[in-house]
Amino acid sequence: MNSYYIKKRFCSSIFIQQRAPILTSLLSRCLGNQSITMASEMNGAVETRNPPVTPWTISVASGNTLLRDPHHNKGLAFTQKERESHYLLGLLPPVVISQELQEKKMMYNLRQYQIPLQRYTAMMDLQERNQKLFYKLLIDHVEELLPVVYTPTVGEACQKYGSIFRRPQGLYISLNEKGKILEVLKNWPHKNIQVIVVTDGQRILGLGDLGCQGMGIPVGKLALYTALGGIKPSVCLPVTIDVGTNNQKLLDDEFYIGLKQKRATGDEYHALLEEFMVAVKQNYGEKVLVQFEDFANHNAFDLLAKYSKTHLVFNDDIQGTASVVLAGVIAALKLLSGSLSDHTFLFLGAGEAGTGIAELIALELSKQMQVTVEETRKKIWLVDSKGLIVDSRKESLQSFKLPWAHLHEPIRDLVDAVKEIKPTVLIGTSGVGGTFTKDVVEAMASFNKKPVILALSNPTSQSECTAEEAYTWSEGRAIFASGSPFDPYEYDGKTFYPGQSNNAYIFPGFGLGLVMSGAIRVHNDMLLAASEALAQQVTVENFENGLIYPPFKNIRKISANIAAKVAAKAYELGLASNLPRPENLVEYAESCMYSPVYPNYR
Ligand SMILES: NC(=O)C1=CN([C@@H]2O[C@H](COP(=O)(O)OP(=O)(O)OC[C@H]3O[C@@H](n4cnc5c(N)ncnc54)[C@H](OP(=O)(O)O)[C@@H]3O)[C@@H](O)[C@H]2O)C=CC1
Ligand SMILES: CC(=O)C(=O)O
Ligand SMILES: [Mg+2]
Repeated sequence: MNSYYIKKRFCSSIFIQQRAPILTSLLSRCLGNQSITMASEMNGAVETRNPPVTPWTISVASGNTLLRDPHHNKGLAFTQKERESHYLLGLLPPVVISQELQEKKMMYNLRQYQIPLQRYTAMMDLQERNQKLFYKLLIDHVEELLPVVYTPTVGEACQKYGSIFRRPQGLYISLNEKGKILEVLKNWPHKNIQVIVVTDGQRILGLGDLGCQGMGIPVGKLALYTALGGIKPSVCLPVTIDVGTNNQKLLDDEFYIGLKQKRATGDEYHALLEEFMVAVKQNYGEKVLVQFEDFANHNAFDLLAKYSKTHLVFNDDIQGTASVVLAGVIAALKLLSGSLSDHTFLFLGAGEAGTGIAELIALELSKQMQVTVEETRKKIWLVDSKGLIVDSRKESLQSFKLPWAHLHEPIRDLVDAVKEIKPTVLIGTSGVGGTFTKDVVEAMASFNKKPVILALSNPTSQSECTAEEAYTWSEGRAIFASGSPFDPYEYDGKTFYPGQSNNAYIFPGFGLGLVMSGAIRVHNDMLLAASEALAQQVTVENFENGLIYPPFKNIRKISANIAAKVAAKAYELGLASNLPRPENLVEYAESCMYSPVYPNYR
């Protein structure tokens, strides 16, 4: 490579982020293998084994490197001028096509796959190859592609992550990195991180402990942060903390990608998490948002309580889910008579999602009724794996269940609890499929004109009941929504449209609101504001179709509205640091959103 060539190439090409100085990189590139061969030859023998070589990094994307860089690659959409300026001539076939045609072709190809996991891997390959096209597809076809990159398919992807693993998509921090986490964070190519989604893989959807293979969840959630909430992909960081797994099947699997040991617990676990949280703040500052995702509940509640005092943290399973369900219930009031305080709630599942939702409903009720939360909790009942949570079980209950231990005789089965408590709203957060049986749904329909039935567990296999079951067993009277999507269902000549009650409605807009206002802490009032914003987006037409959530196809507008309400609350509470406050927060949110349209390269 002569100096004229190097100079010309640098002057006309696209600068990408770099760590190593340009000259070092170039020297490594120029000397690399060559110098090692010469050194070996000087010693009298040509090296026959593979000698060590220096991995070199480049500082400018052009030519083949540009085609391999997912952030800048446009594939066949590079114009002739760009091909000439950026050393692409001959590296692409002659045709130049638009991003729209690329999108059409990619959708056509995706639709040829009959197996959901094939669509998932095709989408992940696209994300690795051409990031802008990936997001353009996801934004323009959100209803079709959400089930591919998110629940339910992401669940299967995590189960098979070891087999389908191609290239790392996030940071893996295992017990091996103890004492070096700050160093590990510095290995990530992007420096200005604003949103981290982190899991330890112990409760992946309703599929249990998937260890290191839980990485599919932070990757999927952050893809939604960008597509649904407009957060720039380069400021998003997926992280998996690997402390081992108790899943014997994975430990025995030769393709498993994580540490092959039982989970670390207690001090060892908490020390690693503490090191991570300290390093995150040290490396990215006070305002980086850390979203905890799919931790087992015994850790999730502790981590949230501990780090909400010192960091900008948000637990999606506890708080995001609570906000989305409250929004659905508020919206459902338009289809039912009365106000929130006229309703009685029964949950199957008293973990993160169940108690998180229960607590936010109780908070909203207490604000509306101007009574204490202790008082409003009385309208909310929870059943766990041992039956109804009642005061006689107090001795053996985990602390997050204690506020729900009401005075009542023990009841073992859900159906008996339904008949006794007579809830108007039944919410499934058990992670166990098929638990809303025919008897349960019929009991709900026997004393409710329009029973609200929310089967929130993911993925589809774990849903407490299907849309078809909810509609047929309630004779078409249920107001139904589920965590994973179901197709519309025709019953008795009428088409029913099941809604999707999933925290994906909330966290992208919620996160955008925090980031754009420079919020330093999350506050419950922000969750209530997000619920209100989401409920307000349900249109008359949606209600006519029995929906209590707006369609996902409008999600960017919905997210902008949620972001605006959350940011407004942050300013009101004195928790926002980006001053002065923009006047029109919806417009400001929209202006902050990432666009997947290709830029023109000079
Ligand atoms: N739609 C959405 O947006 C969201 C959906 N979810 C889904 O909710 C489910 C639960 O998540 P999460 O709350 O975090 O999990 P947790 O493990 O924290 O809680 C599960 C709860 O279900 C109870 N349970 C388990 N089996 C049964 C059973 N057979 N009968 C009655 N109760 C049972 C458990 O009882 P015990 O305490 O006695 O063990 C526990 O209280 C998952 O499938 C998850 O995917 C979660 C977050 C968001
Ligand atoms: C949706 C989600 O966060 C969950 O099922 O865990
Ligand atoms: Mg989750």
